[in-house]
Amino acid sequence: MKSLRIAAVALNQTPLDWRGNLARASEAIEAARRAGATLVCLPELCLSGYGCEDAFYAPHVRRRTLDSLAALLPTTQGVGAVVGLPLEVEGRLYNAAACIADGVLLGFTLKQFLADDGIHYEPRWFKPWPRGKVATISACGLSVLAGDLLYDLAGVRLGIEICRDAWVADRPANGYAARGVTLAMNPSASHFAFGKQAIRRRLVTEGSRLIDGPYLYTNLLGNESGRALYEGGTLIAQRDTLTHQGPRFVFGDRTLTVVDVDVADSPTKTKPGDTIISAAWQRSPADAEKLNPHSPPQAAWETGDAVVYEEFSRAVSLALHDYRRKCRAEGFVLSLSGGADSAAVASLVWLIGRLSGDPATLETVYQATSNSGTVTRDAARAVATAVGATHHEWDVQDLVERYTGLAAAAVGHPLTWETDDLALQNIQSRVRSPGVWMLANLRRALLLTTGNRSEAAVGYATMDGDTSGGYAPIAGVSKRFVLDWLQWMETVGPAGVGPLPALAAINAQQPTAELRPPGAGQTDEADLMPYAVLDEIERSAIGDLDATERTLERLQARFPEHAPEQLAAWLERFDRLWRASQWKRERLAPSLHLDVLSVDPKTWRRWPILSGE
Ligand SMILES: Nc1ncnc2c1ncn2[C@@H]1O[C@H](COP(=O)(O)OP(=O)(O)OC[C@H]2O[C@@H]([n+]3cccc(C(=O)O)c3)[C@H](O)[C@@H]2O)[C@@H](O)[C@H]1O
Ligand SMILES: Nc1ncnc2c1ncn2[C@@H]1O[C@H](COP(=O)(O)OP(=O)(O)OP(=O)(O)O)[C@@H](O)[C@H]1O
Ligand SMILES: NC(=O)CC[C@H](N)C(=O)O
Repeated sequence: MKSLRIAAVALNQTPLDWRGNLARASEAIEAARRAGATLVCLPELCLSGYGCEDAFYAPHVRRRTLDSLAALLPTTQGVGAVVGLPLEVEGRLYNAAACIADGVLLGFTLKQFLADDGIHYEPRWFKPWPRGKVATISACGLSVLAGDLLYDLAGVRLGIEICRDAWVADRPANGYAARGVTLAMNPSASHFAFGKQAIRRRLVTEGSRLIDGPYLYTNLLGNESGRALYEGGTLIAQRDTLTHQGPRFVFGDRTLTVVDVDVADSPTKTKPGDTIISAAWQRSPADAEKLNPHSPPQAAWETGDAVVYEEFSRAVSLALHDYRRKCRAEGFVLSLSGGADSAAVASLVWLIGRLSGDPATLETVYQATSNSGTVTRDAARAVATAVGATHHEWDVQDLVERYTGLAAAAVGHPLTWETDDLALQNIQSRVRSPGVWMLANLRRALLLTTGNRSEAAVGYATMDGDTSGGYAPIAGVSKRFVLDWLQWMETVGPAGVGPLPALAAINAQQPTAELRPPGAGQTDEADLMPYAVLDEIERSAIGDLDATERTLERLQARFPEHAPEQLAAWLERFDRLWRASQWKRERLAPSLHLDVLSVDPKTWRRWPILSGE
C-alpha cells in the first residue's frame, strides 16, 4: 500500500484559445506540483477546448493540439499528468487522454463510449475506440501507443475512463479489478444540469468500488463557449465512499483539489493481452500528516432545501460573467420592464458581484408607451436601484405613433385594436429594440434578452423586438421557475449573499406583456393558458415526445379542476403555437443549457421549421 498525493483540476477553457488553454493547463500542473502532488488529472479535451464543434474536422486544429501537448510535456517534470485532447489515429479522430510522466509522453487512452445524447454530438467528429485494441502512432516526434492502455506510474496501476465511459453499464472500470488497476482517473467535460452532480457522485463512488481503490474525477469549469456551463466540482471517492468534492461554480481559471490517498501497489502479474506502460520517478516524499483526510464532500448550500435555486443562481451568474469576459464586452445593458423576466435577469447580473466580489456594470432602461403603468415603472426603478444599475426612463410612444402612421398610410386605413391587435402590440416591443441596442453599442456592452422557456415554446415574444440581444440567460427555465426563484430571491437568496427585498415590487404583480391598452386587462395566462398547464404540455409533448392522446391523459390526471374540453383546447393551442414558432426558436439569442427540458434547437430539441398538416 502506498500513500499518494493526487490532484484533480477543473479548468475554465475556451475552444481554440491555444495560448490560454495551454497556459492554464501548465499553471495547474505547476500548482499541483507545488502542492506536492504525484499525479494530476486535467479535464477532457482541455487542450483544444471541449466544444470546438466542426473545427475538430480541421487538420490544423489537430496539429495545433499536438503542438500544445509538446509544449506541455516539459512542465510535467516530477509529476504524472492526465490531459484530454483530440487525437488522430490511423486517419480518424478520437477523444483522447494523454498520460505523461516526468516530462515523458507515455501513451494515449482513447474514449470508448462517445457522448451522443442531449447537447452532445461527439460522433459527428470522433470515433469510439474498441475495447482491448492498441495502435502505434507518431506524436510529438515519438512513436507512442494509443488505445485501451493501462499505466504503471510511480508504483501504482492507473486506468483511465473518459467522461461518458463511466456513464454506461459496460464501463471500462468493470474490468479494471481483473486487470490489476488500483487507481482510476476520469477527465470529463460534463455540462451542468439541475441535480446532475448527484449522478456524477454515484458514478465516481461506484468506480472506486469496482477497483477497490481511489477514483478521481475532473470536469471543466465555467461557460466554455456560450451554451454549456461546467460547474467544476471535481470528485474523489475511495473504496466505495465519496471523500472529496472540489468547489462548484467557482469564478476563476481553475480549482485544484489535492488529496492524500492510499493505493494498493501495482500487481506483478498482468492479464494476458493487456498493454501496460510503466514509468517511475522520484516522487515528493509523502507527508507524515495526511492532507485533507476528512474534507466535507459538499458545501453547506448543496445540502439545503433550495438546491435548485442555489444552482440556478450560481450557474447563470457564472455563465454571464464568463460570456461577457470571453466576448470582450465591458458590461451589460438590459431593457427593464418592471416585470418578472427582466427583473430576474437584472438580479442575476447583480449576483455576479455578490458571488465573485467583482461586480458587473449594468445599465437598464424602462421604455414607456401609452400602455405602460406606474406600477411597472416604479418597480423597474426600485429593482435597478437595488442591483446598483444605472437606470434610464425613456418615453417611446412617439416612436410607436410614427411607425403606426407610416404603416397605416401604406395599408390605406387607420389601425385599430379591433382589427390590428397583434401588429399594434408588436410595434411597441420593436421600438424598444433600436435605442437599447444603440446604448449597448455605445457602452461596448452585451445586450441581454429576457425570454424564458415557456415563452420560447409558444413564440410568445416579438421577433426583433424583445428577442433583440446577444445572450439569453433565462431561456432554459420555465416562467413558473422564474416566478418561484424571484420569490426565493426576495426572501432568502443564495447562501452567503442573502435576499434582494426590492423584488417585492415585482412579485406582487401578475405577469403581463403590457402591450394592449390598460383597460384590456392583458395577462400572459389569459393570452396563452395557465403556465402550469403550458409546462405540463411541454414536458409531455416536447420533453417526453408523447402522442396527443397521451398528453391529454396526463393533463386530465394532473388538472381535474379543468374540463377535458378546455384542456384539449389548450393542447391544440400549444401545438399550433409550438409548430408556428420553430423559426423563432432558431433565431433566439444563444442561451444556456440548464435543464433536460430545453427547447433550444441548437443543442437539445431539434424540430422542423415548418411542420404539421
Ligand atoms: N415560419 C416562418 N418563418 C419566417 N417568418 C414567419 C414564419 N411564420 C410567421 N412568420 C412571420 O412572423 C411574424 C409574426 O411574428 P411576430 O412579429 O414576432 O409576432 P407574433 O408571433 O404574431 O406575435 C407576438 C406574440 O408575442 C406576444 N408578446 C410580444 C412581445 C412581448 C410579450 C411579453 O410577454 O412581454 C409578448 C404578443 O402578445 C403576441 O401574442 C409575421 O410577420 C410572419 O410573417
Ligand atoms: N416598459 C418596458 N420598458 C423596458 N423594457 C420593456 C418594457 N416592456 C417590455 N420590455 C422588455 O420586453 C421584455 C419582454 O416583456 P415580458 O413582459 O415578457 O417580460 P417582463 O415584463 O420582464 O416580465 P412579465 O412578463 O413577467 O411581466 C421585458 O423583459 C423587457 O426586456
Ligand atoms: N463529455 C461527455 O462524455 C459527457 C457525458 C455525459 N452524458 C455528461 O453529460 O456528463
